[in-house]
Amino acid sequence: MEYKKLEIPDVVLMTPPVFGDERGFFMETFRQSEFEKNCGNYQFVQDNHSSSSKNILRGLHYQHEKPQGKLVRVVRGEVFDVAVDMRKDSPTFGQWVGEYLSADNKRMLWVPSGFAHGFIVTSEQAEFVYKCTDYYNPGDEYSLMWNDDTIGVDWPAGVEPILSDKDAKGLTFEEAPKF
Ligand SMILES: Cc1cn([C@H]2C[C@H](O)[C@@H](COP(=O)(O)OP(=O)(O)O[C@H]3O[C@@H](C)C(=O)[C@@H](O)[C@H]3O)O2)c(=O)[nH]c1=O
Repeated sequence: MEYKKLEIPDVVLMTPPVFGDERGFFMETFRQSEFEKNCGNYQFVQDNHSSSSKNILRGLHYQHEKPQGKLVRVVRGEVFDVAVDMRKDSPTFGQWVGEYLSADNKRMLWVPSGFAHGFIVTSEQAEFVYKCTDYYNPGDEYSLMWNDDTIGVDWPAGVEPILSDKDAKGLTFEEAPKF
């Protein structure tokens, strides 16, 4: 697995070697010993899977009381995946990074706790799977507004995102609780 630190170095882009043969392909998607060396030692306690159609934007989400690190990837289609640093003491506080993740490129993104996370679907359909370092904690979820001016995420051009009611009422960066 190749591990590449992004401009926010705590966010790591992972590219697995893929072994193709006449049957299809094989790849490892998680190996604790390597992950630990490159990203840190965490215990994952919950796996999630969502499916969304084109232009659906889920985000930018985080839990505050029980923050979650997320190891995310796409098993069908393509998304543009975004992480926003919400950690007050971080040198990259208020900055964002984004990467295309797809079933074809098989890339994965490690988004540590203290980040707001979200994605927009750029293919007809996308299936998104991820491991989390803490459990879902209803009532502790926050949505940072996808198009907050202070953060200024450069989402793919010409797309009118489709949002949940909750995400349409997202908080501004100023309002959103920080870490
Ligand atoms: C996130 C989550 C939701 N749910 C339920 C609550 C609700 O009825 C339904 C849909 O929830 P949501 O609208 O919050 O789902 P979604 O918008 O997909 O939320 C996810 O978005 C991405 C971007 C993330 O980063 C995740 O951490 C998570 O916040 O699923 C769970 O039971 N467990 C969970 O872990």
